[in-house]
Amino acid sequence: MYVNTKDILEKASKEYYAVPAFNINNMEFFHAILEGALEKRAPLIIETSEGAIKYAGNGDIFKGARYFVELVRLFADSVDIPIALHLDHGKHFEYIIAAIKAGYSSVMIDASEKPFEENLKETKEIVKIAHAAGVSVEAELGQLAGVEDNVVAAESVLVDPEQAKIFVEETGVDFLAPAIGTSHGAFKFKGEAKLDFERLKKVKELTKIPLVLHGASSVLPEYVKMAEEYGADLGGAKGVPEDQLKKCVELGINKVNTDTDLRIAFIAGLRKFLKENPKEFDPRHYLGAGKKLVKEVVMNRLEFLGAAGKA
Ligand SMILES: O=C(COP(=O)(O)O)N(O)CCCOP(=O)(O)O
Ligand SMILES: [Zn+2]
Repeated sequence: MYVNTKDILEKASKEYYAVPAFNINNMEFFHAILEGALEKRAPLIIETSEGAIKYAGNGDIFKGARYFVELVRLFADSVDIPIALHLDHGKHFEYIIAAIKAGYSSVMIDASEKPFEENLKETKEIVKIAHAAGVSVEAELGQLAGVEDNVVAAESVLVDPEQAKIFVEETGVDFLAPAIGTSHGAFKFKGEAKLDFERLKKVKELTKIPLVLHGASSVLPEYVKMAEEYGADLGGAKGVPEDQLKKCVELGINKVNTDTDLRIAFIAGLRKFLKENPKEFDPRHYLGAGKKLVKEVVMNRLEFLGAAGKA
């Protein structure tokens, strides 16, 4: 059933587990993720960035938002696991409003690159509009570094827990993404991975709301190796070690944004299939090979974060 993201996250926050939020840009990733969540009997958060909406709508924002709502609801309304659709990194007013109007369960207003007062003001405005439409809201404090299509930031700025308390109280935001040292994409750390657990612990204590970890992919070595075996160049790829991810969940992270791990799994499956099946040109077959590995990663992550069986 199609639900509000807040319902999924409040349960996770109470019981100290986390629900992965899987990014999609097309139908194949959605099907792979849905199959994995159904097999694991887990709640499901599907999210799309502004880049994904532009891609799906072929440049038309509202068509792109409607495409994802129709695709997700078509299946969500006929299965018995809770499924939410979330706008990831809403940086532009027109995408946020289009997502609310199209029927998204929740939206992220990402004004984290702006000064605190401006971020607070913009978030407060979006919360007012979104809540009036029954849509929950995520915001970000501090900044992640790293590069993904449209989500680029020069370097990370860690969250100030005292500011987080004021921010949550003043804006009424439903869930918060504190920057604690992760970054988007496959190349998260030059040296050792280090996340600021103390800071995370304080944010949870002071805000008491569900928290979100962006840039949370682990960049799983077995899939990186497979992709490289069949021609990918992913030298230096490094993600969030799974023991550190586990610690983040213990300290109160409840939504774990996962995009890069799915992308690497897909390209590994696709590259392997194309190499081994030179005569094949049916997209349902070669895209199906990518889908299969995405589903594998989805099921493992749902199990690992404690969301399996929580539907
Ligand atoms: O936090 C994450 C993903 O983190 P990951 O890279 O560690 O999977 N996200 O919000 C996904 C951002 C995707 O943006 P775009 O579609 O513009 O490339
Ligand atoms: Zn993110």
